[in-house]
Amino acid sequence: MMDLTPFREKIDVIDRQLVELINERLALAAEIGKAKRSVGGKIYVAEREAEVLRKVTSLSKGPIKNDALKAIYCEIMSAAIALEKPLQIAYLGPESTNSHQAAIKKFGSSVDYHAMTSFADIFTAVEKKEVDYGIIPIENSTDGSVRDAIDQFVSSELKIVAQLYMEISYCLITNEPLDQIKKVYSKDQALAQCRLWLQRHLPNVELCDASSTARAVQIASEQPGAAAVANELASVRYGVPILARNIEDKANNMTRFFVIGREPSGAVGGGRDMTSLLVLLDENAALHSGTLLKMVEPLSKRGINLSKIESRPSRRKAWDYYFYIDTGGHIDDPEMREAIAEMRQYCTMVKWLGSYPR
Ligand SMILES: O=C(O)C(=O)C[C@]1(C(=O)O)C=C[C@@H](O)C=C1
Repeated sequence: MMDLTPFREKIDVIDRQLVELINERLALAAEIGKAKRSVGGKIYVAEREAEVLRKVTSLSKGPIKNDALKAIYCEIMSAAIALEKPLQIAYLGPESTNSHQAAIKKFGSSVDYHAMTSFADIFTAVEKKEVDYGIIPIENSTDGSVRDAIDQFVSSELKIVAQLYMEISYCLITNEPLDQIKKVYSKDQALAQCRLWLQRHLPNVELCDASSTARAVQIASEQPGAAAVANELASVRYGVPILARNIEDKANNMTRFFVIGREPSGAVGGGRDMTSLLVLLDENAALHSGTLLKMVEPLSKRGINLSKIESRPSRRKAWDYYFYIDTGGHIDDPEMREAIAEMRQYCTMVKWLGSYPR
């Protein structure tokens, strides 16, 4: 083999420079932190982080992949945040759930994480300032919306401040051989995303709801004949072996998560923002033809892109709905403000849930 020493010597020189530069960068962030603390400014600034990630990926000519570069920068910014203030993040626990993984992907390993038992508890913890931010799954590319999570916005004034997409891959985790499995536990969403695999390989087992994928692995570790559908992190965390990997029905099984907080995010600009709304029509309005069109026309006639619309029972009375809407743009854009003002003429309520980097 050729002599690797000259290459390694050069790498050592570069590493010394990298470490110096990272610490120099962190020292600047610490100064920013001091300035923010003196005026009570936001420590986590989603729009600035989006801008930093966009800049560094556009500067890079490879060979590093953009996702890898972004992951490195998330960790650097996580360390910067930790110098500014120890940030507290709530997620749907227990440890090792997909939400936990998503939280770590977004905020890195230098902040503090708190496992909560329900979406309502996450919202309450942020509202009561027990934590700074919460992270909640909002929709999955195979299974659709996480309705319990969307419903929380009806009675909350918290804002969506950021979003992230994470690929979700599931494993069958159990101490048993396949033919000894009687029950498979998981969160309903995870079972739904693996329905075909389960039907094919375990047609006669009982599918049982668990409060989270990680809780399902705990059950599988204790109960004879039980298996869990969960991620690899949970198998390692609870020491239960993986019997099969990648059992989700569709490859590229992505979940979209929201970061929720008390203060809204500023605009990134350049068409790189999104805005989410919750719209309640007049009672009975949904029964009149043209009402739905009127609701979205103020957006479409201003060229505001509508990427998602979902109806949910309003719980005011039977067959009455509210609509969850995702649009392009930021609340500070004049067209968005005008569109919302116009929508309010036709709708009982148009609630702004937040504007955040795309
Ligand atoms: O620019 C800021 O406001 C910072 O605090 C610095 C910094 C960074 O490291 O680049 C860190 C945390 C924020 O979420 C955004 C950016």
